[in-house]
Amino acid sequence: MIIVADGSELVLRLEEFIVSAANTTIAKKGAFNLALSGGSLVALLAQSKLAKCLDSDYSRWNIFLADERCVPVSDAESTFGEYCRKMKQFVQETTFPEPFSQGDAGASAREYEALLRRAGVMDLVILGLGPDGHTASLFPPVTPEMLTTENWVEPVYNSPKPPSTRLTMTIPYISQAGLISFVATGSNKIPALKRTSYDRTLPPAVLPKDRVYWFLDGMSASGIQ
Ligand SMILES: O=C1O[C@H](COP(=O)(O)O)[C@@H](O)[C@H](O)[C@H]1O
Repeated sequence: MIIVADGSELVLRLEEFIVSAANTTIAKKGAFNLALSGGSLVALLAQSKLAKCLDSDYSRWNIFLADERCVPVSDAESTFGEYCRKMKQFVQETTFPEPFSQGDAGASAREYEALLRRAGVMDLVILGLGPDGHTASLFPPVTPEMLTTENWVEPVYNSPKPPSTRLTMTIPYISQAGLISFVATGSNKIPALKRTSYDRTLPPAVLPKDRVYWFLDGMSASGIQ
């Protein structure tokens, strides 16, 4: 668990972690598969040197979204749209496909899964934590189907957090990743953060703990110290 004083230190530690994972993976296998989340993570990463594409060969980075909201890219709720708006150079220099363009979420999920099956497993997945304990677009409670699905991507039609229609990487697929990291900032995350250590109805609690790294700022960490 990496606990830092504030958001700017968190940005530095997170960028070091991501770039180091990327460079090690590229040296071993020539490419780096990274899944990113949306929400508050986009603004954090936009402050990092990733946004300026420093210190790595970004042409070898394949970026995927851990989840996406099914809205037009021009909508402020579109995660792909937010990365395009806030990290234009990063989106241009990496391979960063748009997971949802329009139409049916089920068909988009199958198309996105086909793309992921060509790419293989993720080397690193960066996840957020909602105040309700959700991560990606995996909302509590975890059901047996969420744990056993063979799909890598699924549509979500009834998200309790708007927008209601989404795509999400599944728990079994995220669990295959080489590394998984959670980023949680702010005191509104404290109750969910505490519950992830024991409450397996929360999706973060069922991911493989040996490969999970937490990045917390002073506010979110104050509830667990
Ligand atoms: O809706 C979403 O929420 C989570 C958490 O977002 P945050 O703003 O509370 O950090 C995010 O990880 C996910 O990608 C997003 O679609």
